[in-house]
Order: sequence, then structure tokens, then C-alpha cells
Amino acid sequence: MMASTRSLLRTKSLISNLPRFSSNYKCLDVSVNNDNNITTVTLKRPPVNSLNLDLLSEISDVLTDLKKSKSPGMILTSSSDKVFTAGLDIMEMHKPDPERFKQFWYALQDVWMKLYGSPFPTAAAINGHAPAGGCLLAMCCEYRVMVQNFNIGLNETQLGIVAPIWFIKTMLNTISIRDTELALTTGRLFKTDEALAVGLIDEMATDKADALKKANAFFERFEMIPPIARAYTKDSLRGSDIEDLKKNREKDIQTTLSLITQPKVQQGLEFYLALLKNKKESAA
Ligand SMILES: CCCCC/C=C\C/C=C\CC/C=C/CC(=O)SCCNC(=O)CCNC(=O)[C@H](O)C(C)(C)COP(=O)(O)OP(=O)(O)OC[C@H]1O[C@@H](n2cnc3c(N)ncnc32)[C@H](O)[C@@H]1OP(=O)(O)O
Repeated sequence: MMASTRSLLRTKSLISNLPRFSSNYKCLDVSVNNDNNITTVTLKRPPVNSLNLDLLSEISDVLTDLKKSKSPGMILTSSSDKVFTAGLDIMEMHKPDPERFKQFWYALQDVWMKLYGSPFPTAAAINGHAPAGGCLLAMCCEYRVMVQNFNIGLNETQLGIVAPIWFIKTMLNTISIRDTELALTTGRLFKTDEALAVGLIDEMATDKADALKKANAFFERFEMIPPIARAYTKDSLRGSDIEDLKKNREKDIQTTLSLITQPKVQQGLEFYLALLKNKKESAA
């Protein structure tokens, strides 16, 4: 084979392995670092990146693309300078249309299964508050770097709701059983330094640039590790949690819908929404 043909074929195979990202994302920025081929996925759904059906569907799509293209790794971060994500969009849970809610919850399950179980390494550069679903996304990643003076945690009980079992398992994969129980029953939000002390995050950062730098450095640990061995090992640790949800997926959707539509739960959500609005009014 002529050298020029070989080089053309090599170029073609490189091109076909490059991640193909839709330029049509409305709520995400997706960019690949030329130095290490790590993809940074930036949540950008102002004002607080709350996770609605649209945003979850886009995250799910980008995770599929990254897996298909055998990406060497992904960093999840936010375009906001004070919120990583405010968690699930409360408007998807307040007086929900049942069909839409089912799609919404299905999309959340998809994101969780794809992110928690990704064969490629993942890191969260948490550059703002990460309550509830925000903490869940961060915990799905394998490594967390968080900017100082923000909050992170599963605060569901504070809203009068209950974190689903797969949220709980994700926390149990991150911190101790004892700390998980205390954190969940009290709906505790940890400040960055408290999160570090308990192991909920791995490193602190001074600002977003520092967080991205530290997150990028995490991937250097895998330079000499065969990706297949890495991926199988991760699957051995996390795969059974994912299988459990796969088996119970429909039941999980139905149970969540029936819990969330209980009048007491709806009243609790209304009260919480009013608190968020009042906070703004009293600050003005
Ligand atoms: C027997 C009982 C059984 C009960 C079982 C029940 C159910 C079980 C089933 C399901 C479990 C569901 C699990 C849910 C997990 C979740 O993720 S719930 C969401 C939790 N999120 C939060 O608690 C965060 C709330 N937000 C904040 O604390 C702050 O907004 C912030 C993130 C710290 C940012 O503060 P900041 O000052 O910058 O912004 P504002 O507070 O002024 O907010 C701006 C704007 O955005 C709105 N907003 C904030 N968060 C959300 C949100 N999560 N969803 C939707 N909208 C949100 C806020 O209201 C403001 O709106 P505006 O006034 O119209 O501008």
C-alpha cells in the first residue's frame, strides 16, 4: 500500500473516532481539549441549570455520543459562576402532567445509568452550589473538584421528599454508610470544606479555572491503564446498582409519580417554591 493511502486511511479512522457532537444543543456547551482529548460538557440553562426534560435529554444524548466515540474522558461543569445545578427542576414535579412526568423521570434514569456506568472516566468541576440532583450528577462522576464556599448534598428531606434508592446508593458509593444516613435524614448541605472532610468531594479549588485544571489532571492517572481493564473494574463496582434500576425501571417511575402527586408532597413543594421566591424579594 502506498504511504499516502496509508496516511489517508489513518486520518479517516482518526476522524471516525472523533466525538461527533450535535451543534444543536440548547442547554449545553460541548468542547474537546486538544491536548488530552477530554470533553468538557458545560451545563448552561440559566438561571440555575435546573434539570428539566430538555436538559436531561441533551445530557443523555451527549453521554451516548461520548461512549460511541470511545472518548478518553469527560468533565462536567457549569456556565454559571454560582450554581453547578440546582437539581431537578421543581416545576417538573409541581402539579405534573403524568405523561410528561414519566418522560422526565425516564430521562433522569437514563442520565444516571449512562453517567454512573460510563466506561470512560468522568470528573465534575463543581463551580457552584450542587443541591439534590446536582449532587447526584456530581457523585455519578468518578472524581469531584469543588470551588470553595458553595454547598453540596442530598437535601431532599428538607423539601419533604425522599431521595430514591438509586440516589442513596450513589452516595453510599461515595461516602460512608454512617455519613450517608446522617446526611440524608437531615437533608444536609455540606460547605465545600465540609464535603472534603467527609469525602464527598476529592479536592478543593480556588475558582473554576483551578477546578478544570485539577479535573484535567485526574485523567493523567489513566494514561498507562488499559481502558478495557478500567471499564470492567468500574462495572464490577457500580454495575449491580444499575442492573437493579434497569429491572425496576417502570416500577420506579410509577412509584415516584404516585408519591410526588400526593397532596401533602405537592403542598411541601409549593411551600418550598414560595421560600425561594421570598428569598429573592427580601434580598431586593
Ligand atoms: C411520605 C412522603 C413521601 C414523599 C416522597 C416524595 C417524592 C419522592 C420522589 C421524588 C424525589 C425527587 C427528587 C428530587 C431531587 C431534586 O433535585 S429536588 C430539587 C432540589 N433543589 C433545591 O433544593 C435547590 C433550590 N434552589 C436553591 O437553593 C437556590 O436557587 C440556589 C441553587 C442555591 C441558587 O440560589 P440563587 O440565589 O443563585 O438563585 P435563586 O434562588 O434566586 O433562584 C433563581 C430562580 O431559579 C428558581 N429555582 C431555583 N432552584 C430551582 C429548581 N430546583 N427548580 C426550579 N426552579 C428553581 C428560583 O425559584 C428562582 O426563580 P425566579 O424567582 O422565578 O427567578
